[in-house]
Amino acid sequence: MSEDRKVLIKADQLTKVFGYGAGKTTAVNHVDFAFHEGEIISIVGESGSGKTTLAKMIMGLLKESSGSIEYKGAPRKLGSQRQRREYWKDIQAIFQDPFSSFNIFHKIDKLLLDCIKLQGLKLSKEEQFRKMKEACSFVNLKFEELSNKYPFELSGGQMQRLMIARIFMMHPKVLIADEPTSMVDACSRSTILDMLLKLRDENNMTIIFITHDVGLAYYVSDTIYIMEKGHIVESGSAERVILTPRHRYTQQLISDVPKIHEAWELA
Ligand SMILES: Nc1ncnc2c1ncn2[C@@H]1O[C@H](COP(=O)(O)OP(=O)(O)OP(=O)(O)O)[C@@H](O)[C@H]1O
Repeated sequence: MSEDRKVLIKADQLTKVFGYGAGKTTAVNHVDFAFHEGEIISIVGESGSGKTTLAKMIMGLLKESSGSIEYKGAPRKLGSQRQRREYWKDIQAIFQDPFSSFNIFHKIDKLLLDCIKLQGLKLSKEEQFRKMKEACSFVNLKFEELSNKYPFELSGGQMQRLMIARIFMMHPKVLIADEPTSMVDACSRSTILDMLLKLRDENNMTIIFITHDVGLAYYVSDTIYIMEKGHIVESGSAERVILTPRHRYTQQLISDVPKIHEAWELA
């Protein structure tokens, strides 16, 4: 798919080293990638393989030790406050624990209103209300039932959906979703994945999905990158990587989910 789409974000030999001397960890080791507009990419690997570190470098929350990132065809610059603000308008993230992403002392309507403010939109009360309602219905939540509640009054699944509603309102160009389904049951998990697919289809969003679950990656992505000990050991279309894995580590990850082929044939 990716050949006819524009490359949006590209890494060249991206590396992150933590610590010094004997305590040194190379969390991300000379990684190359090219993510396209409207592409869903999964980065798959076991715990400690470097996925979150890579995601944080893409977000611009961690500085690379060496290597570089290009964004929209030019070297990414985050030196000034203005450059960071511009970049973070385009790139948003949702994390494993939705409760950690919200101010728990703010009611749900305030959390949604903040998205409108963040975009600098000057809307009438009616327009704000319509926008918040639309975002909630995108994720099958009823704004009227939630608006007056606090985050702790919602379930984990409702909170995950609310995070996606906020993304829907802010429509960034890139969304990084770090294990966004880890706190929910299987049914809510597929709903959330379907919402991510819908976000891509309706907004041409590039979605970078971080997971240790090859089954989820196969379900949701166009392209898969397999990460082992800081290295990308294999990448390609989801079909190619999962159905004909070439690298020993990919083969091992897939054999740890013995039913993957049967399950997807049934589906
Ligand atoms: N701030 C840090 N300081 C030192 N080492 C770190 C730091 N952050 C991560 N690491 C190390 O870098 C390696 C990669 O960690 P990272 O969190 O990126 O892996 P991961 O694949 O996201 O794991 P998980 O799936 O468990 O979240 C690990 O060995 C980790 O201990």
